Amino acid sequence: MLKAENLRYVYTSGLIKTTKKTAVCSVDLEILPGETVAIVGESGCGKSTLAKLLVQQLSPASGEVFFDETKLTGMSWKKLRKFMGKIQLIPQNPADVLDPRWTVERSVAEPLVISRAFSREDISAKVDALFAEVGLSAEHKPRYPHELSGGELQRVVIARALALKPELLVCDEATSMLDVSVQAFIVAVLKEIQKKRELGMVFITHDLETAKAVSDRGLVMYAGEIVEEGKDVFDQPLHPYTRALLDAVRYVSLELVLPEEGEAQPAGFSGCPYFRLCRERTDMCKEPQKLRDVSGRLVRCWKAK
Ligand SMILES: Nc1ncnc2c1ncn2[C@@H]1O[C@H](COP(=O)(O)OP(=O)(O)OP(=O)(O)O)[C@@H](O)[C@H]1O
Repeated sequence: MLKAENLRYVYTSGLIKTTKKTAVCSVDLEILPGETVAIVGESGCGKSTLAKLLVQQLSPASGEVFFDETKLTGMSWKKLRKFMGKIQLIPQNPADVLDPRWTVERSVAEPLVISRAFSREDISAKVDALFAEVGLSAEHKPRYPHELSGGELQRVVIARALALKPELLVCDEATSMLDVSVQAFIVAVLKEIQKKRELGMVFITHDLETAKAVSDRGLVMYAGEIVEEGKDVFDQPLHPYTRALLDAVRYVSLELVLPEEGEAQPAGFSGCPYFRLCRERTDMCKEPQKLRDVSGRLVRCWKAK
């Protein structure tokens, strides 16, 4: 359904003295219909940038994104709009999507109005059905965002995302601003909707337990690259970084081997990006590491077997 090939994205900041940050690098990814892929990795590893590349909010420096064989990268905005109903982003913060001056009913109706495909009566009936689908009642419709709880707001965002019958939801830390009990509820709502509508889902999260619970396949990112990808990633990690990430959750007292934000390899170093922190490194790790198939798992580490 959605396929990304060799994606790379570089942020440039500063006016006089510009700095460049490669946030995503060499990312290949395929999401099948109805499949949930969880993307995990520490803060700053490039998860949100990848999400924005998938939903075409950012254009890659190189690489391509396809939806059902149609290349989205480089497509004119006019043509792209037709596809963007099919791929919807659920962001961490509802404020990124909902206008504080609008009732939530208007926000949910907006994509249907913009599509110009429905009459006023149709839109009203569809909005009612969308509110019901995410477990909100008619009483919530005339309220403004500040009059709803965090969990209710995130359900409004989901209702809006479903308006144009998407085939893929990209959930970028969609529950991380909510308290734990509400998080579980929103994840359950998303999974139920996914099953009913047979949606593909990319689920980006810091929470490894949730990632394991919701996903068919896990994908671990480090320093902008995928370091490991496969079905049992969270049960039987093969990459030293995935093991460190899981250990950091299991043994809170363990001395962590996660890097400080912004910590970089020496200029010109093209080996494993995890080299400096890896407890298992050898001189071989100074060579560029390719994603290799290890018994059906893709791992960017020559030692994995
Ligand atoms: N607009 C920007 N300008 C410059 N650098 C940016 C910008 N947005 C993100 N970055 C940098 O790109 C890298 C990847 O950021 P990104 O937000 O994709 O990471 P993330 O894994 O989603 O982090 P988090 O889990 O904290 O949201 C980080 O080093 C970040 O500082």
